[in-house]
Amino acid sequence: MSTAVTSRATGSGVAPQRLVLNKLRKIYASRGRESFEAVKSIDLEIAPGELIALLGPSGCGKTTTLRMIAGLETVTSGEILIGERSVGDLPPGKRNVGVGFESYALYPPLTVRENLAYGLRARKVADADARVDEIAKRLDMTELLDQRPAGLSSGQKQRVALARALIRKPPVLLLDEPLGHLDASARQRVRRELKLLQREFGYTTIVVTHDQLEALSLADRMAVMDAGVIQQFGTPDEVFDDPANRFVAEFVGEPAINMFAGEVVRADGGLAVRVGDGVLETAAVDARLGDTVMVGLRPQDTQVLGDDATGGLGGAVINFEDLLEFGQASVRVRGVEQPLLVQTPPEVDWRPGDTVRFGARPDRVHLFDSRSGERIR
Ligand SMILES: Nc1ncnc2c1ncn2[C@@H]1O[C@H](COP(=O)(O)OP(=O)(O)OP(=O)(O)O)[C@@H](O)[C@H]1O
Repeated sequence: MSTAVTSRATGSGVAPQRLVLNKLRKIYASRGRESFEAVKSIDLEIAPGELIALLGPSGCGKTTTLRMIAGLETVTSGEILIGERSVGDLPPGKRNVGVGFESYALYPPLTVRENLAYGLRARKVADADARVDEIAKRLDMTELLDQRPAGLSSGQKQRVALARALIRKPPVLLLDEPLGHLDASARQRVRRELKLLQREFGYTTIVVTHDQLEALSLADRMAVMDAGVIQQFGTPDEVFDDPANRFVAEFVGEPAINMFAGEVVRADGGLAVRVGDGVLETAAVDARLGDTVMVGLRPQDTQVLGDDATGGLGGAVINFEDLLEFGQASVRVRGVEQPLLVQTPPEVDWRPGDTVRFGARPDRVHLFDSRSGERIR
């Protein structure tokens, strides 16, 4: 897979640094309980100034990975490099990493302004006050500066935590669900500002999130994680259009990809899958004739076919929603247990009970091994 990501030079801040994880592993050994491998030897290379999203279901090891990079959790084995320097043996304060974690408490006796300025003053930064004012303005929180943490809502606390991470202009920035507590409109605004600040200052950034939209809108590349393993690392388009395995195909994408069984058969130009009495051509070449495979077809990739078409899948419409820019239909297809979701162009107006046909471009018909879930290319 080609992932050309160029490093970004910035005029106004830190020198961007690459961040490399080499076979990073974490086993939690709890007394009286079996040990648990939360992170299973992951490799990741993040370009200087790049923003990546670490995306995955709850418990997959995202937070553990961030905490190891920050030095808040011990590493069982493996290596963490910032620039050329291995930082695994350095205490958190010496790693030059900014963290915005929910659990990272603010100092209760200090005002928000004092909380933000604290680290800067300790490092004798001359323009600490000006920096506080600037970041507060950018994150739309000037009115919070004179308050104390106890009086803040969870969304406000989150903004302060984000500001505190950003204000130091660290070469590496780690953010764990940084926008989780914000309401919808604040979330959009802060997300936009976060991205602008990140571009401006060139922090090499990892944002942990379980929100796909957040990952898609923020990230240069996404690392999709499950069960302690990075399942795929690529641009949002690569991950969406070319999923490495069934987990990634099903985890990424809204609405979810259609997944159903089909039999590999020969088609005019190559291979196809037979599903009931329908046939979908595929660009995959490594499937064995006669095998049953799982077929992944995104609703967005379906193409409506005319009544006289021979290929494709046929079925009966169960439900149709007109969403203005496109329509969305649930279609009962012969040979498939669950209804399939089909996205239709705006001019299509289907009714429940209509008999319809649809297909897809062969390169959009993804095949997966029915046992391992690995992609068949
Ligand atoms: N201190 C610990 N001792 C034992 N197991 C732990 C410890 N911390 C985390 N785990 C386990 O390690 C796994 C990974 O946890 P982690 O918090 O890294 O996941 P996550 O992907 O960040 O999930 P979430 O989105 O819910 O925060 C989970 O199964 C969790 O129960």
